[in-house]
Amino acid sequence: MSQEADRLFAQPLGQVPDFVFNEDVARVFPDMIKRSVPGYPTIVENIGVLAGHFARPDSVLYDLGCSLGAVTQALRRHVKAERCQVIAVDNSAAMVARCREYLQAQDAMFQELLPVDVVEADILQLDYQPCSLVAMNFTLQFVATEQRPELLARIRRALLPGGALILSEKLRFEDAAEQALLTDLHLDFKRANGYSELEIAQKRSAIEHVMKPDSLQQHRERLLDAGFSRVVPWFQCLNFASLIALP
Ligand SMILES: C[S@@+](CC[C@H](N)C(=O)[O-])C[C@H]1O[C@@H](n2cnc3c(N)ncnc32)[C@H](O)[C@@H]1O
Ligand SMILES: O=C(O)C(=O)C[C@]1(C(=O)O)C=C[C@@H](O)C=C1
Repeated sequence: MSQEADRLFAQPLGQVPDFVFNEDVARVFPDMIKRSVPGYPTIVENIGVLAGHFARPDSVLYDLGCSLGAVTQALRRHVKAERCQVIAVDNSAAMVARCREYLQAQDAMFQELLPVDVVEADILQLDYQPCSLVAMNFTLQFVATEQRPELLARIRRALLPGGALILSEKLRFEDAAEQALLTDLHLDFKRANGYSELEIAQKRSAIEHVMKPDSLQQHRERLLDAGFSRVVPWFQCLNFASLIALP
């Protein structure tokens, strides 16, 4: 599959439209997310490793907001529990179509991978099956804030004992100086990855109405309110973090 460079915000756009996960984004997504999210490759690979710990035999593993299925591929590489099935869900038709192609390519390269079902659906409308692992890798931040508690409560109710939710998000910081420093350092990360000032500014306008990061404290409180018993941060690089939430 072609690995196209992200040039989506390289030319002046005038009025920058809100960010959507459409065909243009899907085409450049592997390049975009690697150059935008510090630690992304490490997070994805290690979600597979963590899943190997939490996955229970005869259960479902969910990849919610799967995009092109990077996490699903890691789950399939690392989980050895018997008779598990991955359900990868995204509501972007463009992402789902390409995700299926990527997973077929993985099937052609490796034997005995976990079976996977790629579903085009809204994760807010899903009928959750009993599951031992739910991965939400940079997805919750795109769900409307007021819908986050109910979604997490539904996931919590579906999780089997011994399972886990792995939640990765861009963080906001309640301390203004910490927020300013980590925002600056994230911009440096983007510059170091070849993004111009124009690309950085236009991408920022595009995502500001559609992506609403919370603080670690907000995540922790909301997860505990949703019925999770413990929240364990396992990764942070600048303003991007990943948490393990235990049922
Ligand atoms: C930043 S991307 C996720 C990246 C992906 N998990 C990975 O690790 O490569 C966010 C994804 O969530 C999807 N998404 C956002 N809201 C959704 C919803 N309500 N239901 C299903 N998918 C959703 C978007 O279409 C997009 O593909
Ligand atoms: O915070 C930013 O500037 C980002 O580009 C982050 C982010 C994300 O966290 O999902 C936003 C949209 C794209 O999907 C890729 C990266």
